[in-house]
Amino acid sequence: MAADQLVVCSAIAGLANHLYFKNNEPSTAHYPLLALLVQPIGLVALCSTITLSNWLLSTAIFFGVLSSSIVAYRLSPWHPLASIPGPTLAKASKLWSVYIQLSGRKHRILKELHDQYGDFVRIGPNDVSCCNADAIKTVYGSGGFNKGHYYEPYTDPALNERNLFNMRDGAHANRRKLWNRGLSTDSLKGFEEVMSHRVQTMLDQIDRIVKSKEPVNIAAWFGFYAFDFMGDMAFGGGFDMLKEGSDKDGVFPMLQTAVKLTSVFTQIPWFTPTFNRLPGVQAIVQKAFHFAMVSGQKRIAAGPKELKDLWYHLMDEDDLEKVKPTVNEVLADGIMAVIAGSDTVAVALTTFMWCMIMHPDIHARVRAELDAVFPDGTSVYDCDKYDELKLLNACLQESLRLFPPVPTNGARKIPLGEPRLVAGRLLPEQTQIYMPPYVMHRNPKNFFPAPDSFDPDRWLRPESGSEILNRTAYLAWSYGAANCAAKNLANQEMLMALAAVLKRYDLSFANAEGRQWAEKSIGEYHITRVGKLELNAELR
Ligand code: HEM
Repeated sequence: MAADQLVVCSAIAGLANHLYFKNNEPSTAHYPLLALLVQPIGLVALCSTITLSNWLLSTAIFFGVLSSSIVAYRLSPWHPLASIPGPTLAKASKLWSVYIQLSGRKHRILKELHDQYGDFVRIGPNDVSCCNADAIKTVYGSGGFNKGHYYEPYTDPALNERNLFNMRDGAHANRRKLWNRGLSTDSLKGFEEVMSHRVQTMLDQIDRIVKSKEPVNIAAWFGFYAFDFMGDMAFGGGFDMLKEGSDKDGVFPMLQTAVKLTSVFTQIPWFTPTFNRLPGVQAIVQKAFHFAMVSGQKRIAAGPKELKDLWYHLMDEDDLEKVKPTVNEVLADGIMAVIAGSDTVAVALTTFMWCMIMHPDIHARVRAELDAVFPDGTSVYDCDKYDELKLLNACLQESLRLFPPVPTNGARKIPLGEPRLVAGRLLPEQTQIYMPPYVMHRNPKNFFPAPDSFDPDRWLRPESGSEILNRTAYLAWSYGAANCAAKNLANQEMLMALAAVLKRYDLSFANAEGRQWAEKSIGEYHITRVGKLELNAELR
């Protein structure tokens, strides 16, 4: 009798917990986990005698009913997203998205799902992916949706501060104003010299390798370049990977582990604060961000310099703001700048180079254009001339179309109590919606013909007949108020490095794997990461 009572009570408690958590999504896991773990033993104490077998019985029934009820509801016709097709496992549990995020293939998996199911795919119990370009303005435009809980784990764990990337509403607008000031056309002019200095160091190092007849791992050199330059921007200098020719402190693997872990937590954001409290985690986090703390302290000690770096503007060193940002806020933004601005640029440069070598005809045309715009005796570091490089610009745009460094973006969230019509579909409140650039860019409704092929001329020739070039669907830099804050800077940084490298060297794959590189070496953890790409380089 007591056992029957225990089974019934545990089952009712399981159902009650489902009802509670359905209406009260937790923001951390520690208290809810504790509450879940103590309930079975509490039930045993209430309904029966405390024995190991009773505790096991209560635990099994409680968690069995709780999880079956959650899964049954998510798969039922009463779920508000029931009409949106998608894989059953994705609808049933977030574990599916944790798995695809960990696989590094999320962008490719989403593409396959959209090919199978169409414009809208349910990719989580409350998550939808949409690849209909008509939705872009609704989702990202003015009056669009705020960033979803996807972005919560990006709160800096060492400083416990939000950065621009995961701020919302007024706080985002205020911080973005400082970023925009720091990345205005005037500010960019000031960065040209530092940028060209870094590119020249990269060329000197590649020259050295060319002399030794060794292959050049171009992915690594672009990584060092992007990282050193971001250090110049965010902290007024201090990183010297190009000069050292290595990542001797192992900063890249540390940052990449942090980025990969965070990308997994985007799928279970409520677990992040709990994870950060686990013994030893804080120490690892502090170690990972040590380089930024030290750089920030050095920058504070050095004070404002002649070059108005990003720190200068974010710290409001020219006293334009009524309320000055705190040092910790600026440190959090500085760390984010290094993460957001190094792998993205390095990956974009490497994929560009791969596209060039795969298309020798286009490569030859780009070099002819460079020789015309920069004849011998002129400097490729003259940024005023970059607009004249029509084909190089189109090639960059096209390689970013095929391989956007942020291939799926984060999710936006439909506001509480306000279901919204998105490209003709009514989506319920609190749905997280993704608009993955990788899928948008390869959708024949947006780019046609041959959306999967590298065809830079599609950006240059006049549109005709059945050709489609939907510029609104181009999301490499995202869209709206939270689009890439550094688009112009990144473009200039990439054009300078590309012009210099393409003008100086004859390049070819160093081994047979080169041709399969894009297929095999690109992984996505919110930001893309790439494996080594070895090239033979010879001075022209
Ligand atoms: C090829 C290079 C780059 C690409 C393709 C790129 C792309 C993007 C994209 C797609 C987003 C939106 C992501 C989302 O909403 O989830 C973004 C945001 C952002 N990017 Fe970039 N990015 C690049 C380089 C950089 C660089 C060099 C910086 C330098 C600091 C930077 C700083 C930022 C910041 C601060 C945001 C957040 C903006 C906001 O929320 O207001 N990015 N970027």
